[in-house]
Amino acid sequence: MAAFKTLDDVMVAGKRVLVRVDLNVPMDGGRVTDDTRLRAVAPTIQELAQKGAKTILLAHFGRPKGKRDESQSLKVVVPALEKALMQDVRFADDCVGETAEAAVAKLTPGDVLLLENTRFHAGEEKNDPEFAAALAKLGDVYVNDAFSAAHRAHGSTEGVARLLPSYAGRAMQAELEALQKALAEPERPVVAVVGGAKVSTKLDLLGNLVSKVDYLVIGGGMANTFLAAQGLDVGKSLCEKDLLDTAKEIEAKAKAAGCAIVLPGDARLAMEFKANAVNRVAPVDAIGPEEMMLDVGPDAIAQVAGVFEKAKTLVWNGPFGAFELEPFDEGTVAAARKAAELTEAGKLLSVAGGGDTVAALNHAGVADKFSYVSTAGGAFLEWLEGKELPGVAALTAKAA
Ligand SMILES: Nc1ncnc2c1ncn2[C@@H]1O[C@H](COP(=O)(O)OP(=O)(O)O)[C@@H](O)[C@H]1O
Ligand SMILES: O=C(OP(=O)(O)O)[C@H](O)COP(=O)(O)O
Repeated sequence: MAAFKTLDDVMVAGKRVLVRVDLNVPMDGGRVTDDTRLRAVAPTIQELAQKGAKTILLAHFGRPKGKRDESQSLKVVVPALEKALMQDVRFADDCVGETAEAAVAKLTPGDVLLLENTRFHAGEEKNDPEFAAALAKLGDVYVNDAFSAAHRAHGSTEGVARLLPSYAGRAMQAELEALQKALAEPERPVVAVVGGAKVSTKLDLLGNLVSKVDYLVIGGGMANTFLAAQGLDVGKSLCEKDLLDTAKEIEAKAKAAGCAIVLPGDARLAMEFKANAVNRVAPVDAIGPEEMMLDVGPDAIAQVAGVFEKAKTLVWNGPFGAFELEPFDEGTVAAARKAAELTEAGKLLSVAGGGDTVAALNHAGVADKFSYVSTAGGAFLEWLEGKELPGVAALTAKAA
């Protein structure tokens, strides 16, 4: 594994330590519905506080596209973070400039300060050197504990790491070690499940994934785009119409690589995106113009279970449906329980990851039955492809 420095290599007492964490947690009505990512970063923050650092947390939340958007403020996460850390967390409503600088100046050793959503500034996603310098000004040392955001070459994950002495946090260290241990030489057949809603940012990486796995099971919003690429009318389903050619290319690559793509043959349909919406099950070639596929259907669930039975290794990111809304959780819950059962029977090594995927496994009551659960979704898939993650590469470059 690439070498990087860790918290064992730095004296932090009295220093301003900028820590990149991933607080992009599932929320419902202003309430954190799954605190896995908060609990994951707690050991690093607690260690820094105990060692007398002034800890300054950097994080993104949602995708506000470089503009201030109060509906995507990190302030709502503070109570759940305080609970996970068992300590007070201060909040500054900007991550750079006078507001952030004044809040940092008030810190005393042991304090923890959370800065507002880094994505409120366009410089974050552009990895603008001026934005990275404005972040670097706030700290003496940088720690990256956000493996799940390490596939983004952003100001707070990559740019700032190049400007300050940089270290991996405990969660980052643990994720990389665990994934390496579980998946360095996966036993075949390997099945990858990719679902969820981040179709545009995850579709591209499927092209590389098909050469690494024997089955690619596609679910969730991702499946709709593939079905549309095959000429099916997907009604009002979540679908990236401008990515149909990309989906076709991935199917061709899969065929050439000998990877079987598994798409749902039936789906649970509704006209409203809400819990207990009136719904029906139908084949995927019989979707009405006003209907949305919100989950896979029973035939698809049985097919996925059959694929899991043939596999020795499972890697999974992205739910099969809108699992937050009953009864559209059925596909995800059934698949999760099947994978857990096979894992417990010693027949399958199962690794799953992603903010919502972990929430879905918790919802199904089986997160602790998987071989390994990562906080990361997209980053985990890119790691699996063998890609160098910019957030990790920046730490490694510093260590060299
Ligand atoms: N068919 C679907 N239509 C709309 N949304 C869906 C569908 N299937 C899954 N989703 C949504 O996908 C979201 C999770 O996707 P994503 O963010 O890609 O996963 P992760 O956070 O695990 O990486 C969930 O909020 C879920 O409601
Ligand atoms: O939730 C995240 O990723 P995931 O959905 O792949 O688990 C990370 O916080 C990255 O967010 P992004 O995909 O908006 O860059």
